Amino acid sequence: MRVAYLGPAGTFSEEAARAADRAAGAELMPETTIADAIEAVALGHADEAIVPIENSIEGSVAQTLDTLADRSDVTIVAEQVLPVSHFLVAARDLAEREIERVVSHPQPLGQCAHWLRAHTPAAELVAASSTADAVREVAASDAPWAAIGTRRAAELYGGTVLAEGIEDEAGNATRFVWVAPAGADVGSPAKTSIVFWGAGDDTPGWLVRCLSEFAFRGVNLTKIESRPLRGRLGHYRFFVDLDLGLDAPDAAEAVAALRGHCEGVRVLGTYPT
Ligand SMILES: O=C(O)C(=O)C[C@]1(C(=O)O)C=C[C@@H](O)C=C1
Repeated sequence: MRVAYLGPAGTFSEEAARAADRAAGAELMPETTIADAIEAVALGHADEAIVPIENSIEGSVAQTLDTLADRSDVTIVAEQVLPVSHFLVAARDLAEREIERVVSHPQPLGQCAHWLRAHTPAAELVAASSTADAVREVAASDAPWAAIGTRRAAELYGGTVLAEGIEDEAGNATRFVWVAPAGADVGSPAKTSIVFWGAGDDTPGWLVRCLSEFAFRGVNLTKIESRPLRGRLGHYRFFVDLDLGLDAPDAAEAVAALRGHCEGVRVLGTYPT
């Protein structure tokens, strides 16, 4: 099996893939962005991708939600939670106050925001395409820069660990999803992720009418999140997770009824937990 992930080697995404039985013996394929990892599956360059979807401190990973919502050629087939602990890494031993720039993926910059304000108040925060990309960049630089990333990235790229466990909350964890081509076999699903939007979304009670299709049938929602619809300011698409597979009649009927209120409903996946 070929598994695409946000690379280069040494990211949390790679750590999640390496920890998964699902990827045992798999060839891991680093990609430049989360969207590229998902697209690799759609194009048949990879069999599956593992991508971060939600963090306990920073919330949803917007690029994952938006890419999944836009594509009907892939589906979520599994989920996985990874405890996430961050390391501050530089090319050489620096005092925290000397650090002029901290580079990382936007998610870890947010997950460590309080720590950074307290320990590196003068540092400029710069976004990178991934944590490992940031560690690779600072490890190769003479400037007084540091990156937030994994211990493995520090080892791979020859960085020096300046601090560890710098996340703002002790139980920091990220939920990843495994993505496969649409129609892939999922076994016994226990959870369903959907996205819906529009028709009548500016009339009073539209969202309540949508959600009541689940409530009336006793279908529990474990998450709701809105993201911009993009083309129209002030209009949104809503991502919800149900704690039932779509093989459960109540869940299937609720989703079918939801279609009556919406311009679009897309099932992002129905999968085991
Ligand atoms: O940059 C990485 O190492 C990633 O795998 C991305 C990512 C994310 O986007 O949330 C994955 C897990 C952590 O929450 C931090 C970063």
